[in-house]
Amino acid sequence: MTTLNVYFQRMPARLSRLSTVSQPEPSFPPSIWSKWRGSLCEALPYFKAYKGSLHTNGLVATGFLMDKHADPRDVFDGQVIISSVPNGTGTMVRLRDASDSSPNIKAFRNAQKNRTLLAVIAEKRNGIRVFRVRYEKADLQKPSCKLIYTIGWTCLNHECAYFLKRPAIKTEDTIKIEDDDTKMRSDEDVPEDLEYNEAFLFGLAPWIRLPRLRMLQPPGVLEFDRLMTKRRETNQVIDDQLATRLNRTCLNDTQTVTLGSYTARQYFLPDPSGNIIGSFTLLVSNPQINSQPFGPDHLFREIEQGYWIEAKPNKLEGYTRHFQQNFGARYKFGVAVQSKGFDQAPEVILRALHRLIWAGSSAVKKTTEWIDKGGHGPHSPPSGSNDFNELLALGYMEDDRISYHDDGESELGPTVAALSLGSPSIMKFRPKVKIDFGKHLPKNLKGLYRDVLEAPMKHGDIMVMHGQAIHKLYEHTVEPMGGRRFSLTCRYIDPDKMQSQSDKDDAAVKGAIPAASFAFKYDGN
Ligand SMILES: O=C(O)CCC(=O)C(=O)O
Ligand SMILES: [Fe+2]
Repeated sequence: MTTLNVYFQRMPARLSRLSTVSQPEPSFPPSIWSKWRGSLCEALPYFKAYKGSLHTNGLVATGFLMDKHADPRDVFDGQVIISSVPNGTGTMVRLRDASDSSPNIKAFRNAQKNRTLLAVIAEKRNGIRVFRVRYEKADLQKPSCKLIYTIGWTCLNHECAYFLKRPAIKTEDTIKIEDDDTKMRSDEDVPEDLEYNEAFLFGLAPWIRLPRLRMLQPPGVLEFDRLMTKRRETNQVIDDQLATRLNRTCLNDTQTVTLGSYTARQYFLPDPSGNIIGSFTLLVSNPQINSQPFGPDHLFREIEQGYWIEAKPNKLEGYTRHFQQNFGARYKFGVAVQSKGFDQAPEVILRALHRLIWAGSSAVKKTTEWIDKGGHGPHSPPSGSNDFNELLALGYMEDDRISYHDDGESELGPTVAALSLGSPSIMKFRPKVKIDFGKHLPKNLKGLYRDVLEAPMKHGDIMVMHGQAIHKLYEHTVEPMGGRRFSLTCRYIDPDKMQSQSDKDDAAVKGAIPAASFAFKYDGN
């Protein structure tokens, strides 16, 4: 079942714009199980069912979980899987007949009708065992069904005590996933002693996104992924779409500047009286920047191979889903995360950090100049330290996103800078519902303020938000437009505003930028 082909070998086709990124062989063998159901759900586009055992997409079943409540009559082997349509197995008690028109049954029927594939996941919790039985047409004329009781067989004579029951011997063979996928497929050669730990992916599913971002694809089922996950557009199409959406804003105050090799677009955000309270800067990258030594292509590849971003179980359900790793001072955003000191950060993180330090200070400088020049109406310039002592690495898989939120935690400095790698995405800003901008900003038909800004963020682009006040009045979202995306975000977390001395001490140690890393200093060129 486990093989070492990794998912990212297919990346050049998917992320055609990143085809300069060549994909090396994986350096260690991943395993095919996941410890938590949450991680599994995070990882599998066709099984994002956190609570139910059936995941559907547009009323078509795409993923099915056999959990610890497998029924004694369920069948689970390399060729055949039989179980009840959820819910209805295990401790659940059926109160009424299943209805032909229930959504779950429809979803299975639709999958069958459309000939779409169904991923089956088996879960072990507290000793669930999967047994295998084989059904064979019985000769009902013969009173005895003894012959059918050989290993792995069962009786179909409904008068027999063993009718549809597990055979008497070897009935509770547990399933062990061997490295040899073929074993699972041969009807006659179902391995003895199959045993699995926690949750594992069975049968049709070709790959699993592991908590450590490693992908698997047993041989011969590559098509599965293509069939399973509806790919949207190629990146080329996405880029064209983005081009037409570029600069969609109703903000009056904007400027285009050159920052190093980047062209940067700056947007100045007003408060309800028209005072400029901060800026959003998008540093637009280009193929030259992206393909430079240690540039975004390199960083993407390094992170893609990295095994240091952990999948977190679904703590922020409904708000965001992603893989993450915090470096430097600890950033507490909704969930308590652990942070690794910059002294333990891999080179790729330190390189990104120095690129973001440059981008942040350059964008802030231009903002300050613009504000100082005056003539743009009243303004209240942001204040506070523009240093960074934290970097949050996020990995978004296909369809993952981060919904509207603000970065307004009280201990944050005024500047947030993020490097986008991989799939394009769109970042949007909108006024918070409770803020009254009067007639300063346009509303939609429902009477709600519209997004004031839609900024396409492509591979290599860097965005800089400057000014704490913008997080009081506005919120932002980042929507994916295709494949996998990493975002590396730097912030300053002010130790003076931290609650405890131990937090302060921790931040001082972990947030210190190692002197040796200044070898990776970036100057925009
Ligand atoms: O994914 C991104 O680029 C930004 C994520 C974000 O808004 C955040 O981490 O607060
Ligand atoms: Fe944010």
